[in-house]
Amino acid sequence: MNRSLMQNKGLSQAFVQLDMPDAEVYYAPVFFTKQESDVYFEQLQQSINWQQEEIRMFGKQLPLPRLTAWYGDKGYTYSGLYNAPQPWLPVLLQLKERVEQASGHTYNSVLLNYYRSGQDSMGWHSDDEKELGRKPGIASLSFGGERTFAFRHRFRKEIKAVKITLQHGSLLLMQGPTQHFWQHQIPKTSRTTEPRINLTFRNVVA
Ligand SMILES: O=C(O)CCC(=O)C(=O)O
Ligand SMILES: [Fe+2]
Repeated sequence: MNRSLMQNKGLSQAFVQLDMPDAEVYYAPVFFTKQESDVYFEQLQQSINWQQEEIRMFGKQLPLPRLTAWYGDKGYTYSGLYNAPQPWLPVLLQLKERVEQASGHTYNSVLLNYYRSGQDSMGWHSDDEKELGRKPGIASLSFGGERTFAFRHRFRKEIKAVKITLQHGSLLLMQGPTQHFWQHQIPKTSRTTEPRINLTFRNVVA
C-alpha cells in the first residue's frame, strides 16, 4: 500500500497517512510498546463488562458476532441499539488521555469490541450517526490478535478497497470527511487468530 509520511497537523512522526482520496486516515503501528499493550489487553479483558448484544434484522433477533461495551458520559444508538453509558473506568480514562494527546481531539465516549476468534467480525458500515456530528474524529486502539481492517469508497466504484493489518498496540485515526465517503469492516478470517480488543473513542455531541 502507498502511504505518505505525516508531517503536519501536529501528529507525531509515529503516524503514517493512508493513501485514500476523500478521507483523512492516520495509522500509528506502535502507539504502545509490546509490554504496555500486553498489560492493557489483560486489564480490559478482565475489567470490561462485556455483553453479547442482539440486533433486530430481517424481523429476527440476531446476536452480534462479537462482544461489546459502551462507556462514557452519554448514551448512543449503534446498529439500531441504544447503549446506556457505563461510568468511565480508570484504565479507560488513562487510554483516553493518551489518545487525546496524540490525536488533538477530545472524546466523551468509547465503544469497545471483543473479537473472540476469527469468526467474530464487524460488517461494512460508516460511523456517520447524527450524534457524532458532521466530520467526526474517531480514534481506534487495537490490542491482541492482528486483524485486517478494510475500507471501501461509498460512491466511486473505480477506487480500490484499502486494507491494513491492525497490530497489537496500534492507533488508527479517522477524521475529516472519512465517514461520509468510506465504509469500513473487520472481515471474518479462517486463519487462527488470538482474541482481539478494539476501543473506538468518539465524541457524542447530541
Ligand atoms: O474493530 C475495529 O477495529 C473496528 C471497530 C469499528 O469499526 C467500530 O466500532 O465502529
Ligand atoms: Fe466503525
